[in-house]
Amino acid sequence: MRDLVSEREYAERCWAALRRMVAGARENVAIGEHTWGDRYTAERLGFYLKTLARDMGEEGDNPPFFGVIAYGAADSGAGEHSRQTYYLGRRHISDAIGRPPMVIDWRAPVSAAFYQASAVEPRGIETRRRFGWSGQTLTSFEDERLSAGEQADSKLVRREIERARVGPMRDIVATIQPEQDTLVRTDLDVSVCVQGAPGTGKTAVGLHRAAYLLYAHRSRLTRNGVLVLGPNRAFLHYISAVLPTLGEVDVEQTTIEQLLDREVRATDTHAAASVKHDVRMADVLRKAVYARIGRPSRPVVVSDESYKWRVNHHEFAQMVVEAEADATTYLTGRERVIARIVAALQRQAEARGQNCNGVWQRRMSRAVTPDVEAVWPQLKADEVLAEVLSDPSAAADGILTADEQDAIRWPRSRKAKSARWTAADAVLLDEVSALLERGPTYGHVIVDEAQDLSPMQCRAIARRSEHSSLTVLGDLAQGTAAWAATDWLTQLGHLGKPTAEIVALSTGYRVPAAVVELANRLLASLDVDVPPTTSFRSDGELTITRVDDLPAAVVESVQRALAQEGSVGVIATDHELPALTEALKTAGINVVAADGDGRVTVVPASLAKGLEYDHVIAVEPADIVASEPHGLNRLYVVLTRAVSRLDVLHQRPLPSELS
Ligand SMILES: Nc1ncnc2c1ncn2[C@@H]1O[C@H](COP(=O)(O)OP(=O)(O)OP(=O)(O)O)[C@@H](O)[C@H]1O
Repeated sequence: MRDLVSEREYAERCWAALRRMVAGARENVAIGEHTWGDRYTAERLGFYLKTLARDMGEEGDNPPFFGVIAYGAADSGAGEHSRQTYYLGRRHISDAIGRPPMVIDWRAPVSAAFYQASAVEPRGIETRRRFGWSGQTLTSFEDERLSAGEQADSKLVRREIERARVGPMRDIVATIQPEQDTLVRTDLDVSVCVQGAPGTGKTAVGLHRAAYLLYAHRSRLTRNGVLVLGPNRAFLHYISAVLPTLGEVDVEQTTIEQLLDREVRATDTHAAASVKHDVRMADVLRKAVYARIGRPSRPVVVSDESYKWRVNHHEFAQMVVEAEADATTYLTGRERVIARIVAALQRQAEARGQNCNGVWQRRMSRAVTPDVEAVWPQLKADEVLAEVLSDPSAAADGILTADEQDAIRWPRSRKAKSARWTAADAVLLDEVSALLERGPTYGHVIVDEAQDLSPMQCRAIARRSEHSSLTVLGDLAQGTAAWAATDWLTQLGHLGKPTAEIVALSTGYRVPAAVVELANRLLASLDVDVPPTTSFRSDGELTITRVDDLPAAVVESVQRALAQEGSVGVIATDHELPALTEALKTAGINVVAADGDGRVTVVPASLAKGLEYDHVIAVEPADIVASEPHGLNRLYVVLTRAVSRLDVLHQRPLPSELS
């Protein structure tokens, strides 16, 4: 293996090769469009080259490699890799076509050994080397002679995990842990559900899995797309840089609300929202849609020049009954009735020697449509829902109780055009739209904070991954929505993947041991069956202070935090936050909101999920608990946002569950 000086020289060579690759890709974009014969090929090639050049340009200044594995002799288990040495990095680097790569992509099959090999199971690897970088300078390396049974607790891995956090989330390719790697590399056809305690790397695993799947199944996934769903915009902002640094810029990252794409102009009462998000609404809506199909009372008669073709009303009724029984969606059923009537007319016309070409068939379709419309009318999703909410009884009797119907009933009947839809209505509209007509699906969907999805939201996701797989990430203990899941089997059923494998992660890489110990005290009161977190980290500080003046104490705490490295997050109830923000500003401290970039962030407890700060100041736990039905879960989320230090400031007594 090389010494440090030679490793640095190698790094320089890799950088130079990478620069040549980027320049080459850009040049190819410039010439590619002109050198290919037909326009289609030029367009496809141009698109491919542009994507490549753009992806490579996104690389930034990351080190070209983070590790190297050196294989031993073939009989040591190295097999075809015998005596080979592979450098691993964020992307494949080669200096000339046809030559072995200088750096192998971390997602390549051979790279799995870097993450998975151990002294107990060296997989043919003689030496695993990890590199330490400071910016672009290679500063050190660490070797483990795995085949000789040597494996140490890596200082470089520890340093990376314990580093102070500033700015958005970063990739973890250099330090992915074996249990995380197994999840990242799970095959595309397999759906998995990761129950992970706070900071166990669920989000990191999900994002790296997206990058891995795009590498391993590029053409299939480029066609259908990969979707990452997160809980809110602040969270999406926080994770937004990870996939681009891994060279993946085309993954759609959004929230379920944005995905449903409806303008929300009203708010539901708690009671109404609970009913609207209940899975029984799927039955109510199905009934409302299919109740629109009537029974024919007249035959279909079509004049065609000197002839009249007819389908008698019994045949017509039979066609409707059969189409209704087999219909995958309401509108395909309607199309099928039209097609069957036209086929029956065609048989009659052909018996008379008529030529029934495409033009004739289209003319007949148009002619029979009014008869079909009278029995099986065209529907629009918003019209169906407006009718249900104006008067739920017709569709909901026998499914919802009278009180539940009252909870969702509009105070007065309205037409769709004048409706002011709520967030829950957006989910119902999506359900109705899907009953009418199938929408597009994705090649793979990754759902973060999945414990908070309502059954109806789960169904919206299930529809978009009907023919593909899901990665479901969440923590039942962090469930704060009114409908938060309390077991994964039921939630996976709603998501359409009841047999997905459930894997637990319990080693936390964010929260230090002292803070984990505090947060774990709440677990017993959260009424969910999850294993407690153990922290990978031995460092960290926790202070719990009773104060008289909360804003003043917060200012003082932030000032102390600013004397150290890393980001600072002040987390309080939505209600308390404005006064605290004002106090911080008056003290001359620059603060930003949860989706901004700055050193001190003020975060409403309701938006803290998924985020992390080096130093967290959690304000008045008793208020956080009291401010919502799942207040204890919310407090659990708030306490577990701290990477290095947590200050708990309180004026009122601490919640008893915490002491
Ligand atoms: N293998 C790893 N190497 C380095 N850092 C890691 C590793 N795994 C996780 N981390 C870091 O730990 C922190 C927590 O990870 P992440 O946010 O993915 O956890 P999570 O399980 O989604 O947490 P939560 O449920 O609290 O949102 C992040 O800063 C992440 O980069």
